[in-house]
Amino acid sequence: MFKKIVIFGVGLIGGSVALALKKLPNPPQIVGVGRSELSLQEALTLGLIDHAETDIASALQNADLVLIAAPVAQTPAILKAIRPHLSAQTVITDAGSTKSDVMAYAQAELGQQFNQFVGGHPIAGAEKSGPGAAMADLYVGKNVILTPAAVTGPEAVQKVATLWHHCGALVSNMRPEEHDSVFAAVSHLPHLLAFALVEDLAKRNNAELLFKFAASGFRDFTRIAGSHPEMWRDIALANKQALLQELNMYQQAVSEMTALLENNDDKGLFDLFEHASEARNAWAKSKTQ
Ligand SMILES: NC(=O)c1ccc[n+]([C@@H]2O[C@H](COP(=O)([O-])OP(=O)(O)OC[C@H]3O[C@@H](n4cnc5c(N)ncnc54)[C@H](O)[C@@H]3O)[C@@H](O)[C@H]2O)c1
Ligand SMILES: O=C(O)C(=O)C[C@]1(C(=O)O)C=C[C@@H](O)C=C1
Repeated sequence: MFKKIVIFGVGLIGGSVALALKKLPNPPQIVGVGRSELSLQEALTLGLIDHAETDIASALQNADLVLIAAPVAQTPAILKAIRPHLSAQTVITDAGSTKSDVMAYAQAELGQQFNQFVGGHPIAGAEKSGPGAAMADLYVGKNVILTPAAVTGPEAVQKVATLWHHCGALVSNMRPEEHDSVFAAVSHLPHLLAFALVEDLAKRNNAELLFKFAASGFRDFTRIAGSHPEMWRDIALANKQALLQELNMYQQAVSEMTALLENNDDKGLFDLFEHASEARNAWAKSKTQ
């Protein structure tokens, strides 16, 4: 189905798609387009892409599919650059962590060819970034959410679903607003909390002592605070409304816990910890089945 795929942004996410496709019996030609020449050269050296291209017209010639895997605020500029060279046969998709903004950018920038765009989001990743972080098996058994619009061509959706099936992923559809509200709660909020905690401790006078003795609990809670700042700035701003709601609810939860502690409410604390612990363990178990 794919002879040529163009990836804008060959970092962790785009590079991992490239590596997975390279394992196919008949892998497509993979062309990389980047913002940083250094990073694109690294992608070439690591064998993630077959060719690094700076000329968008050449990159897009005979392309079956374009994957945008750059920080989400880069999406409109990339779409604007693609549009004049886009044939009717080329499908465009993305891997951005937010979908309402990306779908709105695509509608605004692609005009008539918006029906060739399929929003996408692989629910897999890491706190590492760049081509060196790419992994061939990153998407195996992981969810990928597509957010087709009413006008999106069914064959475009099918092509993008096939791309992710080739990577070993499980594909489902969602509305962009529903997607953004779900991921504000289970992905974007946890990242902001981890950044906030690490920043709070790092700024203290005794930060060195605190970090010296911080152990696995701290490691597990804060792993994601090592994530890419540009990526998370863009996500936070793109999903601001849903994220502000989640932050409000979390502040309420922290206030409730504070009150239990201030009141030495041993039963209240136990019940809360027990309920949360059961929910967490049931979730973890469901993920291993
Ligand atoms: N990291 C994760 O866990 C994760 C998971 C799912 C989705 N995503 C989404 O995937 C996208 C990429 O994230 P990543 O983790 O691969 O980041 P990354 O930093 O590893 O890679 C992004 C790449 O995009 C390039 N880039 C930046 N601007 C560009 C532009 N205008 N044109 C072409 N290339 C450009 C960068 O040079 C870099 O090589 C983001 O939108 C992110 O929200 C990330
Ligand atoms: O594992 C990680 O480090 C991640 O942050 C991955 C994670 C997540 O929150 O689960 C982060 C952002 C994505 O859009 C999808 C997945």
